[in-house]
Amino acid sequence: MQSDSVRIEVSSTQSTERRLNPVDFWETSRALGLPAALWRLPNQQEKQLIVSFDEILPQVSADLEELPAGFLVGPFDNLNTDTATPSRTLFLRADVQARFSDDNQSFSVNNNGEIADRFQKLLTEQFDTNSTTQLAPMVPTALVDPEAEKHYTTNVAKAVEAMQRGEFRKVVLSRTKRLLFADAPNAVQLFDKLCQKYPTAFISAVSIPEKGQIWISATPERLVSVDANGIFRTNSLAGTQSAFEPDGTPKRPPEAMWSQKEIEEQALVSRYIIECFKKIRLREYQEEGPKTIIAGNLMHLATSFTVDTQAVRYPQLGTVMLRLLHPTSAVCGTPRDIAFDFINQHETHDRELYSGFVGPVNINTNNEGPASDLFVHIRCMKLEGNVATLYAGAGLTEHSVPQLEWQETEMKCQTLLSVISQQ
Ligand SMILES: C=C(O[C@@H]1C=C(C(=O)O)C=C[C@H]1O)C(=O)O
Repeated sequence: MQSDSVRIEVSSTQSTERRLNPVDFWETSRALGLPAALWRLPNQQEKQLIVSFDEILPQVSADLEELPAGFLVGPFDNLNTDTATPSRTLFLRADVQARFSDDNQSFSVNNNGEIADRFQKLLTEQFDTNSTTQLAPMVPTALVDPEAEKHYTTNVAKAVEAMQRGEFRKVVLSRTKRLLFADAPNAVQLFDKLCQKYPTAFISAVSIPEKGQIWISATPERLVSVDANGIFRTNSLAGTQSAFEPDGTPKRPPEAMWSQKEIEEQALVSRYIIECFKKIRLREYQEEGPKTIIAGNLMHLATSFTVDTQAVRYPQLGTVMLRLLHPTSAVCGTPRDIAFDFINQHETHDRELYSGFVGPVNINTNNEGPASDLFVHIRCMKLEGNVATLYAGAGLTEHSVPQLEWQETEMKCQTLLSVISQQ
């Protein structure tokens, strides 16, 4: 596919100063009803974007070795236990690819034909007409559900009782928060603000026209990465506290205090990962942590796991681990299937893409070779026209206090809310 790729050249009749930016590509794809993904990897400055020419996205099995360059979006409810049933992971093929950094930009169309021509024509028009749009600040109103807190804390109490009876050890219960905007908010503007505010997070905006949805996230949690040198990485993340003292001063991560409940909760996620390695008899992994990490307004406990897939001669490790890991104990629970059933029975909202996974696959950055970076889709929201739905969950054990877990979900919502309401 790469061999057919054509560089996009846009010559403007209006402006010689302006350069193509993510908004031009985003708006062009939206005008044509084409799916698009915009993302920025943790600790990087470069923003990347792809547009798929599939108006209806294919559902693929998340096979990192087989897929061409693109972007994967997997729902939470995506248990791939039966190989006869197609997996429900959506795939955006990189028909148009663009990268933007301060000193460098590159764009290509990796496909030809009528859609490619229409895309280029509309992109040029967009470039000419929409040069300096200043966007008004977005101030939404909360669509308050007066029953939400009671419903959530009641379910937490039920989960605690079930865990005290020994039915399972951990479950992650989530809730939603809805906001109403006067106009559909600008996704790229929000994405840019999140990039600025959370340099260590994976930031993404994914437009799925067939669902009428845009999903935006700033997630701290890596699910599966395989870099150009074949280094596999995953992460166990759990335990949550504010990154600030009550007087507003930032806490220092090495001095963070964690309760027994939080240490145990995170250890369960690490154990879950190690059990997955055991299932495939892989012993040569490096484990580092747990350490306290900062994720925007919050702190978590994190352990990182790395494997050199070349040294262990396991090139398909990323795909195999993705299937085994998702959904991890950080978003579902332990034992997984019992926690999954508890979630389905007690949560009244459909999680859809929340607590699924998102990220680029087989993207060749700087000619280093293809790399894949999938993240757990948390700290996210769904935009449907003027309405935003935020999602947040908390990991529960038998020691959980319902009111504190509710407060934890409120803090998690703040990661996006603080940016949305920024003037
Ligand atoms: C489930 C979420 O976050 C996960 C749950 C955590 C916890 O229970 O402490 C911490 C980090 C994430 O692994 C979420 O943000 O919605």
